[in-house]
Amino acid sequence: MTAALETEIPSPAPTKAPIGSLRMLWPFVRRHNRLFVAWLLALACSSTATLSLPVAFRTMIDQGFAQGGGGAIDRAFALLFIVAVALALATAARFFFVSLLGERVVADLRERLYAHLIGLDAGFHERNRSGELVSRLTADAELLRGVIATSMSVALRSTVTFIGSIVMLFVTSPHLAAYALVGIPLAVLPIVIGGRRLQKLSRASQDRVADANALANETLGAVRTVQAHAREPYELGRFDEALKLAVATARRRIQAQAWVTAIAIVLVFGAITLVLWSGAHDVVEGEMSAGLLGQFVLYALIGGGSVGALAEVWNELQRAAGGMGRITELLAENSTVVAPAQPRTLPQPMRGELAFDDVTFHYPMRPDLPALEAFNLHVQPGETVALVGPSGAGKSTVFSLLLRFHDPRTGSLRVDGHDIRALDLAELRGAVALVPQQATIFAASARANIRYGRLEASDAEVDAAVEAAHATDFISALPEGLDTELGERGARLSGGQQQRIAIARALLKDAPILLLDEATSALDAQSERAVQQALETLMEGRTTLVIAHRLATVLKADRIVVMDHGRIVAEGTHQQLLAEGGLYAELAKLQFLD
Ligand SMILES: Nc1ncnc2c1ncn2[C@@H]1O[C@H](COP(=O)(O)OP(=O)(O)OP(=O)(O)O)[C@@H](O)[C@H]1O
Repeated sequence: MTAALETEIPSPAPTKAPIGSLRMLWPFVRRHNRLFVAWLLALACSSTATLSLPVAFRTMIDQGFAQGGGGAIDRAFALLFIVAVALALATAARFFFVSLLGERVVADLRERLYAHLIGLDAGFHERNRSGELVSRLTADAELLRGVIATSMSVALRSTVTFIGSIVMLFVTSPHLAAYALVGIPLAVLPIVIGGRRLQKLSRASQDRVADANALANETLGAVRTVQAHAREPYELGRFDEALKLAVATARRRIQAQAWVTAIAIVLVFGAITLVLWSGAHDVVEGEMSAGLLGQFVLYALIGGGSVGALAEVWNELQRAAGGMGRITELLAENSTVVAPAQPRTLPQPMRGELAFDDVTFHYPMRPDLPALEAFNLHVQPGETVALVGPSGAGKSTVFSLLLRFHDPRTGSLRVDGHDIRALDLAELRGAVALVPQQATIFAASARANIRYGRLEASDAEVDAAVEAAHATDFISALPEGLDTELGERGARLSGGQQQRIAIARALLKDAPILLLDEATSALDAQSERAVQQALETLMEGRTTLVIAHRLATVLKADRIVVMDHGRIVAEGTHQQLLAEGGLYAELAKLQFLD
């Protein structure tokens, strides 16, 4: 059965010791040790109150009813009420402390996971869909919040009351307690066996939900492409399939959980009924008082209830352990791109010299195909080099390596004479400004988007960048100028306007090295001129590598480097390369000169 289950549901990288992975939560819990201790104290109080209730109950029956005195009744009921109030207060305190603890721990865990994910290298993010990562941050973290705030609390409380009630059962009636003890372990066995199966099912079920989420995330993120192809029914179909699979997988988990619970309850209450039946005979034969039997029944109910609660939360804990297992896996991912412990520092001011020495690089997902091969390029400070070549030639890869999103397999890259692997990552990336083909616009104001280039820039500096990026006209025409919210991914701006925001951002960053990926999409003549002028301002005095798609750009470049299949196939000026013929002449005819 288990073997069939394993082949049916492929589960990525198994987590060992299911419940054990929850131990990884401990360092996060320990950080809030005052809350933790407060919770334990409240737990001790509420458990004591719970376990005192049956005694108060017996006093009420045996002394209150049987002896019949008015004063005795008052005292017995007062005692019962006091115990109930103590239970209420302790329960409220316990709930408060443990819920707050859950919130704090999960916030810490999320922060830690987010910080880790955002720093992982490009290779990792190419392997993992962002929707799935978001699901780790939200669904799995949510699961853990439930565990701490509810399941763990219930588990500990039930364990304490279970042990307490067993002890009190023996104190109340040793021979009846002996009967009960046969039944209760019988109930625990199926829970443990069922739990193991449940853990696997739960993990598979969460994976399927993550799949569906990732799908929705991707298509909603590219909703225009979906609509432009009229692929709504197709996408809906795919999403439906993913949901159906998720529900089918969840159904198996729920079914297993239902069985485990049912079996546990039957066994526990079966045992209790049996014991009661025997106890009723004892009372009739005068071997124990009615109050004592009442006390015994209450302890048995509390004990049985605790086992039932444990059965339920045990399953919850297994579910959460699956979530924690996946979070732990993510936290264990190491970036392959790391800075040395003692990085070199770049000279200030920087000259902006770049060198690629015999660089060969394969993308991790494409180990067979070199994206760059024996790539040699030296760029002088202040020089503008245009990279041209057919699609897939490796132009963007040159940028990725320079920003150290990946490390080359062989060869090295140097900035101002320093191997970039010896530099601090933030310092290296701080020295490079990237203007991508498709600008990333965040759902924030125009000002915040531009200031992304340098967070501490003053308003005056932002204004100057806007001016230099030839963006003043369109920004002042926005309803609230620089403070206008741009909408997700800049939905409210045209392509040319988005580019000028990106240029203003790069201007503000004021880095000595500029990587420019020219937009291929055609802009209207006016927009094009504004963008071109903005770029010229930006390129002034900086070492620039530009992936060129426009004649104007290649004409202005100091040097043109022609790439094909990851190699440099020709170098020179526009005129020289045209005269040479070959790939450049062909590209120029198609791309620049039509
Ligand atoms: N993340 C990636 N994982 C695997 N292979 C990749 C990845 N990015 C690019 N490649 C491959 O590496 C090669 C070089 O790609 P690159 O993006 O550098 O080309 P390009 O010259 O910039 O092309 P384009 O002009 O179309 O943007 C291509 O064969 C491409 O398929």
